[in-house]
Amino acid sequence: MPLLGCIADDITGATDLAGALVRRGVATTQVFGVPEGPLDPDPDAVVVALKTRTAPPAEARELALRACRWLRSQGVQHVYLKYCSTFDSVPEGNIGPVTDALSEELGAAGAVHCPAYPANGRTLYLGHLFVEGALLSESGMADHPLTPMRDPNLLRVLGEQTAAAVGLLPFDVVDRGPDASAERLRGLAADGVRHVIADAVRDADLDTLAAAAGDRPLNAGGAPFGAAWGAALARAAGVAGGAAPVPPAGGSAVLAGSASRATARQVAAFARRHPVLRLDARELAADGGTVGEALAWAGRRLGRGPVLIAADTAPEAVARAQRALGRARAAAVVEEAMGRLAVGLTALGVRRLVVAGGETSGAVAEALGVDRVRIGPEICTGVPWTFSAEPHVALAFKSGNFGGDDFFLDAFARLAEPGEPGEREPGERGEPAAGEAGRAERAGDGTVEGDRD
Ligand SMILES: Nc1ncnc2c1ncn2[C@@H]1O[C@H](COP(=O)(O)OP(=O)(O)OP(=O)(O)O)[C@@H](O)[C@H]1O
Ligand SMILES: O=C(O)[C@@H](O)C(=O)CO
Repeated sequence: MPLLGCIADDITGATDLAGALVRRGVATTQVFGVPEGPLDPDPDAVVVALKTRTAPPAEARELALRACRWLRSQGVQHVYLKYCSTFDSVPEGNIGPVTDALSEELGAAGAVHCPAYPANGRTLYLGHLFVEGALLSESGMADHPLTPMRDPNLLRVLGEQTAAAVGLLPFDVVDRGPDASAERLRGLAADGVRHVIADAVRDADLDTLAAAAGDRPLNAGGAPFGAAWGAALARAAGVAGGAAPVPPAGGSAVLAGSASRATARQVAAFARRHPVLRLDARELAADGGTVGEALAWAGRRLGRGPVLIAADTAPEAVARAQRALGRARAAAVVEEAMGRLAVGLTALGVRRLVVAGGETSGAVAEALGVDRVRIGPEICTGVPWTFSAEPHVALAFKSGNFGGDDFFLDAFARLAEPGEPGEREPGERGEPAAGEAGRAERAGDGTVEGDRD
């Protein structure tokens, strides 16, 4: 039976955690939504990918409880709630309400929370979350279209989402190791603290937390804490991970609905070598033909290499779309279009599809009807390729903020056989090849315009 059952609030977060577990030697299956039947074959960890990050709290709670009940029906005794390393929440939740509901369901006295992700620049010190050394509130997350994060103090953010007491496990205690941390956790519990925000600035701190809090039924946070917990449980049970799956052959494409700064840089880098098409949310809402035109555009180019279709996520474009359509409808229009594009692209022979953005990934997986994946090779920290058997397609679900500028090129190179298109020359970093740069039009500031002929 699985040693650890995980519930992730979005798909990129789920694959991030599943990849981290596999990297640490824990055989992991990821399922999309709550399955009807049992797991087959029995992995050491299972990650249920939900799409609840921005759902109304009652719905997020209900889905998380269903996932938890299914995990327990598979014999799971340790449950990890995976949310974003930037603690993405809507003002009324969902991290607090979901943790409270799971805690009650599992008979747990709350949870230890740690979203820190040192390898991706997210660190937590005295309860304050930093992204690449800047406070969360001064990172790109302050302008997120759905979950703007404007307060870096997680005790305060979580405190507003729950009636339960929230306390801190500070870095000086974590630094003293598992015994000192476990003792402080006992002290906080005796004082009535239910949710503990735990500081962590290095990978080793997550192992300390896993050792200190690993006997609890519920913990919560980012991928590294969950992976450290899974690894500790696997070590204690004396088990080791399984073999890697084989990728399918076919066309390559990227769908980007993420409005993050990292994705914008990645789109610009990709456009120096391959065609890029940008879609406007207002146009998608107004014109039923836009998706079909985009697929025709892709169909004409796919034989020559990968293509990319992105939502226009320049801050002015997002603001215009939100003014015209409202925040929720603007996002839904783009997500629906991305789902239809994914279905259309696979009909055109695409078998290697990179999706940028957690909400966007959820929409794509749902439209494709993907219900479970095996975890394949890692493209960068936090983003593995995943393989679906039905439909047979390789999918990389990239969290908005993850990956270097050449992420999309690296992704296809990671799967290419020697000599296959998409294979990167050693040392190649996405600079324009002679005569190629004209395929995508670029504005002077590095943003990309689509060539919609
Ligand atoms: N022009 C636009 N106007 C309004 N909303 C948009 C626009 N373009 C994209 N969106 C929406 O913004 C949201 C971006 O969220 P998504 O989770 O996909 O990316 P992200 O937040 O960058 O990534 P992650 O959640 O993995 O960190 C999506 O719901 C998408 O539909
Ligand atoms: O933790 C992260 O940053 C990611 O796994 C994520 O949740 C992306 O949506």
